[in-house]
Amino acid sequence: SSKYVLSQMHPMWQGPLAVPGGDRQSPIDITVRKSVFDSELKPLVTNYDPNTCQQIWNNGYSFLVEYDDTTDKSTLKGGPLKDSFRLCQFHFHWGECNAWGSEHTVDRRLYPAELHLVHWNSDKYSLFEEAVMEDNGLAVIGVFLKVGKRHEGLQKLVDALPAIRHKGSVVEFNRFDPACLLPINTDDYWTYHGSLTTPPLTESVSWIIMKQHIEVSHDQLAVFRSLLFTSAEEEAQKSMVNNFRVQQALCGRTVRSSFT
Ligand SMILES: Nc1nnc(SCC(=O)Nc2ccc(S(N)(=O)=O)cc2)s1
Ligand SMILES: [Zn+2]
Repeated sequence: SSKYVLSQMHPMWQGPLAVPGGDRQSPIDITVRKSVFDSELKPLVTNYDPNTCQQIWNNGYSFLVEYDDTTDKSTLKGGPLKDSFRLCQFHFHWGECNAWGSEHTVDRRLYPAELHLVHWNSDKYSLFEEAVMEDNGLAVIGVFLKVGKRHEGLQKLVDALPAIRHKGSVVEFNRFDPACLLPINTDDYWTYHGSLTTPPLTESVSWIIMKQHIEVSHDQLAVFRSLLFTSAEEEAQKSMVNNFRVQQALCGRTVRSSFT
């Protein structure tokens, strides 16, 4: 249960909380009893090539692990998707404490963090930059993180974070298989049409939110919180925490589920 109700105006967002006139913004609260089972929804098919992993960097919002998306080597198909999507990056959102941090919520329940695996429609577009402006351009898989046992696969990533403490720092990072961050069961998910949750907030995302969470240790999350929003040159160093957007209005959208 979420003991905390976060204020609508969140310090992190200087800009408008929603795109003016935007009626398919993200994140949202998923009200389980209002989601609609759709038997046409297929299992997700991910084919990730660990060798396409290139670098890990601090972009001042989160830390991103970027993949070479110039060929169809790391792809996402199936689920609610008609086309083949190419993995370009993954990143996380988290809180200053374990009580909150996720962007999406399930029946108002907040998780301490949320993983986003970002893909773009390589059947229809030739670059992420094109796809990010189009209706069915992007597909993002969301996975909730809970605090529990240490996640062995995540540790390689956690060990690289001290090297990218400041905004703008980049280090080479390769042979990381993002499939290790997916829950055991990827057949059960919710899906809806929404937007990017950070600027440019474009309404081009097919969201696929996993029902099953993954577990990471308290210490692993603490290393996320050791990152900084600020660059090495800036005077006041600000801890990179609470880098999530508040929930947006559903505006009549239906959230479908792949399970009953
Ligand atoms: N012309 C453009 N190039 N790049 C961009 S935005 C780069 C990018 O990856 N943005 C991004 C922002 C938010 C999300 S999220 N949190 O998954 O909705 C995913 C991706 S717009
Ligand atoms: Zn995100």
